[in-house]
Amino acid sequence: MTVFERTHAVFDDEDVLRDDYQPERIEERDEELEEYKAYFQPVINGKQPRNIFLYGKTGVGKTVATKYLLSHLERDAERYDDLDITTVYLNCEHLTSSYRVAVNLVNELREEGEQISTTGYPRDAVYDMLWAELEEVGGTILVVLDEIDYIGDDDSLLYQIPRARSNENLHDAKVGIIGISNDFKFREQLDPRVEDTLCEREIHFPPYDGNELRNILDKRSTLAFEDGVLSEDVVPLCSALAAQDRGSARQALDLLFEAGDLARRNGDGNVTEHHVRNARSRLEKRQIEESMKDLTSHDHLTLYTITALTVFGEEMPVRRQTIYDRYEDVATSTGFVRSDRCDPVAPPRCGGGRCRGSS
Ligand SMILES: Nc1ncnc2c1ncn2[C@@H]1O[C@H](COP(=O)(O)OP(=O)(O)OP(=O)(O)O)[C@@H](O)[C@H]1O
Repeated sequence: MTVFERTHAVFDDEDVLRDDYQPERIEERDEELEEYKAYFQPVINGKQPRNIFLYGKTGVGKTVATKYLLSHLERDAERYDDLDITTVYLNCEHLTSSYRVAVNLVNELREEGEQISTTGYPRDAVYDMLWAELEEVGGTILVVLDEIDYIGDDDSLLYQIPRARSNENLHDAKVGIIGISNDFKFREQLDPRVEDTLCEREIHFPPYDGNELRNILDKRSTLAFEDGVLSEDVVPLCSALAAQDRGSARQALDLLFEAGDLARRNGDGNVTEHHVRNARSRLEKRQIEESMKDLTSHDHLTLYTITALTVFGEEMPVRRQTIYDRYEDVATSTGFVRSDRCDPVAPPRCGGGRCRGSS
């Protein structure tokens, strides 16, 4: 019995709407790309690369613009015999220390069979391995550290890499860091010496407005969907909704995909405004479910308490004491705390008014 069968209903190539798709053109970012390109000029001239720091909210094109320019840089550098450019891309999500970033960089630069373990080495030994790998690669090496803010306070690597030549850890290799972040506070938290070098050159990517998103979606939807299946109002609506919310191209593309997917599942020949609105509810629901998964047990109880108060018609805004009393009842009846009243100054069971974790 055949369970799955290939179909081209609705989509011609849905991968075009995925996050990892690299478009041929970057829309609506001419100014930022011009500035970014100028920062790479020393590289093409065979000079030491500058460090660059890109910041802006999520989904505004920082990664796609970086990959686009670096691929052009690598290609154009082939015309010059004296240039040898290597790019290393590392997403630092969950790499919360310089040590972990350094280990991952070593592994990015090493062959598959020569990878090192993520624990067990002294930090200096890992840094020495990193310098050795960078020297081995040689030439100009551009290291992209996406979501660089995950490194937090432990930013010694960001101090060490830019100074590796002056500290004589590197001799031939010329390394430049491209740091990317959507955490606006990260820059302020950096050690001032790190900030000085890492943020030598900065580019801000602002959120997109509705017209800009519309242009981005227009280009993608032409490739992604079968001819004529999108109703006229679908792209404008997806763009307007995403612009109103965060101005994120990712959000707009996700909404467009979800609308198309709904039409496909329903066996509908066209994607309409109705699909977009349903898709939006589904995505919101999914987002709420995802964020609820990160809550502790006591956060869940608190959320349950507030939901129950809302459902049973408590007048808003509810007083904190009312929430706490009801929360305590719920926590007691579900066995999270003992029935004697929580003492807000003594934290043995639930830490007073901010009960977190198990009692
Ligand atoms: N100007 C643009 N032209 C074409 N596609 C774009 C543009 N900006 C963003 N996109 C698309 O939007 C999606 C998100 O972009 P990207 O990953 O570059 O965002 P980001 O700013 O790096 O987000 P984050 O900070 O969450 O990593 C990708 O699918 C990307 O191709």
